[in-house]
Amino acid sequence: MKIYSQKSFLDLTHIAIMGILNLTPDSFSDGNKYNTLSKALTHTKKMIKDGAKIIDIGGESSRPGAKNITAEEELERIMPILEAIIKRFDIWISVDTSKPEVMKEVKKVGVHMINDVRALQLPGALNTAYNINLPICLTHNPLKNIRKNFKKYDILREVDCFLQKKISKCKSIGIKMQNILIDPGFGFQKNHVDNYQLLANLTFLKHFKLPILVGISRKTMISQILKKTPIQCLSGNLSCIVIAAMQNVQIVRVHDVKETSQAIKIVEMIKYYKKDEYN
Ligand SMILES: Nc1nc2[nH]c(SCC(=O)O)nc2c(=O)[nH]1
Repeated sequence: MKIYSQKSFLDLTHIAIMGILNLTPDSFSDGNKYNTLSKALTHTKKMIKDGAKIIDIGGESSRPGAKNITAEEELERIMPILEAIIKRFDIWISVDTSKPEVMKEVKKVGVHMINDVRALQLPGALNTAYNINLPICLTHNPLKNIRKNFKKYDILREVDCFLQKKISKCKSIGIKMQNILIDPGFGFQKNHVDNYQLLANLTFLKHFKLPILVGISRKTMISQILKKTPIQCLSGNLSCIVIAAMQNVQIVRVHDVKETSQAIKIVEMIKYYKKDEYN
């Protein structure tokens, strides 16, 4: 499985690690740590050395209750660092944004993919995604409350239907299927039961025959179970990443690239020796 962008391609035959470069001032675990050019470049260089195949750059916090920022503010935060990274490193760059204006500007400077945790639900985002013609990751994250009748609620069906609708919308305006990645959206509008039902059954997404990206690193679904702060949850992060990797997702979005890269090496060995007839 390969994805193409900006005259290059990303080979997804083996699990690709997406290293997080968080340029927001208020993130749970790494807010304000990399918001100067030298710190951002140093961290990016380390993530690449440690095995990241994609760097995901985000300027807007998606924390519940986080302050909304304008497209101008978001661009101010990410553009200087984004341009410096593109100039210095030969690595795929993803931008974590939902705003059409930001998508247009980052395409111009050579970004490879858009990581939209609102799955093109903001006004103008769908058409912009078509016009910029970049790979786009659609994440399950309904903007309105989804839990209607608790009894009948089934998170797998909810995620499947949501992604099906978003993919159909993309198809209907001419977005190429080879530009679409999907993501179950751990932590977005979900409780513990939802998150762990999703993690336990990720293979339900395989019928889309699209690259699957998962972002679990340092999320509440782990820190609340372990009763530790997000930054203390490395073992929990790696456990969830291995569980996802064993279910053949294509991309894992993480903070701890070096440790994840080591864990993925073990998973790849197991996959190599796994005998299908014993499944
Ligand atoms: N594709 C994708 N992008 C993301 N961006 C964030 S921001 C919140 C955090 O890292 O805790 N989460 C995700 C995720 O789960 N999937």
